[in-house]
Amino acid sequence: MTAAFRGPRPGRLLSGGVPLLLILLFVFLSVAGPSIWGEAASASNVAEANQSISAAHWMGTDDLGRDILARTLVATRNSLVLAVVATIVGGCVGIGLGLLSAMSRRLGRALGALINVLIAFPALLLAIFFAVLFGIGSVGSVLAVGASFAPGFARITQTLTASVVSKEYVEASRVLGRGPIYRTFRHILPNIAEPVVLYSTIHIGTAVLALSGLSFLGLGVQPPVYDWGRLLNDGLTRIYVTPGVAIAPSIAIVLAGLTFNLAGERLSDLIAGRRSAPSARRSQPRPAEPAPDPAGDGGGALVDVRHLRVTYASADGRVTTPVRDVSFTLAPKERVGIVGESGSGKSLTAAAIAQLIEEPGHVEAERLRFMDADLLTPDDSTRHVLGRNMAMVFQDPGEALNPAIKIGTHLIEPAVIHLRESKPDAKRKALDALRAVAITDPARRFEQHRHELSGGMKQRVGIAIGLMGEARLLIADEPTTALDVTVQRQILRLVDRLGARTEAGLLFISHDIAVVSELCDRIIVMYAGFIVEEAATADLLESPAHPYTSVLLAASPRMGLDKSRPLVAIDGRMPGPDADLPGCYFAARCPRADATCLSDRPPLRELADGRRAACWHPLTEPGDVPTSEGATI
Ligand SMILES: Nc1ncnc2c1ncn2[C@@H]1O[C@H](COP(=O)(O)OP(=O)(O)OP(=O)(O)O)[C@@H](O)[C@H]1O
Repeated sequence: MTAAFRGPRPGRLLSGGVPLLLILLFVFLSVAGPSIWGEAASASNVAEANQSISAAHWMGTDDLGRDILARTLVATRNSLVLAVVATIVGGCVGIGLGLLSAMSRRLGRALGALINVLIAFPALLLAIFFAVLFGIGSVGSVLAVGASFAPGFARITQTLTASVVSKEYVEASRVLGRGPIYRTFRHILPNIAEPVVLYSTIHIGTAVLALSGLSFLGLGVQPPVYDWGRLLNDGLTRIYVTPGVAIAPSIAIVLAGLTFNLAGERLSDLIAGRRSAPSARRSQPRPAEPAPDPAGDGGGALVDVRHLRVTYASADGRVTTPVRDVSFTLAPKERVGIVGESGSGKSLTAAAIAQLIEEPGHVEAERLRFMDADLLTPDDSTRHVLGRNMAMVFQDPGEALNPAIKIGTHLIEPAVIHLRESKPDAKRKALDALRAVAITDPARRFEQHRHELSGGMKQRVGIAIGLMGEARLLIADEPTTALDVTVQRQILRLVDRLGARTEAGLLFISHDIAVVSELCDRIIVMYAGFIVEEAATADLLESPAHPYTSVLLAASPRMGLDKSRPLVAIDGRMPGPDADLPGCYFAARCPRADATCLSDRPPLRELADGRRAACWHPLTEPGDVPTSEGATI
């Protein structure tokens, strides 16, 4: 078999190698051009004035006999330096505006409107307007082109920032007590840098064109200084006599514009190619012993939630209430699971405890406490308590890790910030934590970034981060949902094992009652923003009191279930967060419902065996459940 020789494909060469070579050439000309051709460019020789193209003067001479080619080469420095500075000016102003408009609710709308208006104007028109405003000359034209670029930079920054600020690692940083400036430089800028740099590269080419245009119109660089636009301006009147005076700077302008555009695109391709790498997900754990505190005063509870309500107001004034009434406590070291179908308010309940509900969300409660911190009147010390004592494992571990930050930095941050540990100590602890979550070669992983880890690995890292502080509570929100079954089991076992050796409580959220029952001492069942039942795990599994719990269990495949019976499908839909019903929200789907259920809301009340259920007709024994075939509870 013979190996065929494969040279570089023309398309690839044009998009990759050629722009790179041309950029190197432009850099060389900018640096060395004035030294090499400076004399020929400035030496007047009236005897050779206005010569056409010749062997001695490849592009002819101007009206003072100066060599046009030499002047074009020398003008490279002015043309490119001014273009780069104008791009930097536009970038700085635009990025600043974009960040402000994406991060500040107050300014956001006004700035957004201003950006929209400015972006509607052609950039060159804006540049001419600003050139008149800032004054004619190099400085004025650079500021003018920078100002005309700012709206574009602002728009791209605004869009990119909006997608980053909602990431879990940014939220986590906020909870850690980090201010907006830290979050901007630590989390936002590094993550929007790549597209912004690409955008800037392409804009250097556009800036060359815009600045040349201004100089050509007489608004830019003024004699004796010259750039390509100025040369074009000088030579245009003699273009038919000595065409080189216009051709040479025109070629330079077009070449520079094309070069930076192609270079930007090639850079973009390279980055896109690099991104097609591994990625993945998952979570975090720990816990230890139970001690429910049903409806008491919450004394000694790690988490104490009373009549929690989360609302969202939409722009048109409509208010939805995804969490309607939630009350529970979680004792130190206790493992509590929250289950319920999608949209029942599980995650928002946890988010309210973690102080992660952002405007337009609104949290109300009679009591909302974590340890000794009152979460209804949060201040810096509250944030410190949360940052030090609460760890969260998110649904998607990838989302919780900042792609621009090394795994090691994520790990040591809680220990350095909240426990005031030295970096070497924190690193030692981090390597131990990575070992504890069964990550091989922890020293290497410590130096890697999130895209270098698999999904299960990322979730293990998430768990390891939880081990780094002195967390008293771990909130795990659907930590295994996105993992394949094998990895799910590993992560759950890890949560269980680590829970056994730590002192923290666990709030484990899942739609899967089977998963929750494996880990938790107590289970809370949520429906349409309410807690409908709360009981010790064994009690709940053996004899659910609320018809919804019974249906949920019957709908969940798990060990010990009678395989001869079909899994139950729950007819109907859960009322949405905009529903406003007087009675039980499950009544429409409940075969036991009567007129009272439809008209009066059942309170969450204590039943004989210490459990709580919100039902007018709780089940006394685990009878039949409603099925689509018509069976009844
Ligand atoms: N930012 C928001 N703005 C408005 N409504 C929201 C917002 N976040 C969530 N909701 C509403 O709250 C409901 C409950 O959300 P939540 O995430 O707590 O549900 P969940 O029980 O955790 O469901 P899932 O298992 O699908 O995550 C959602 O169905 C949605 O209608």
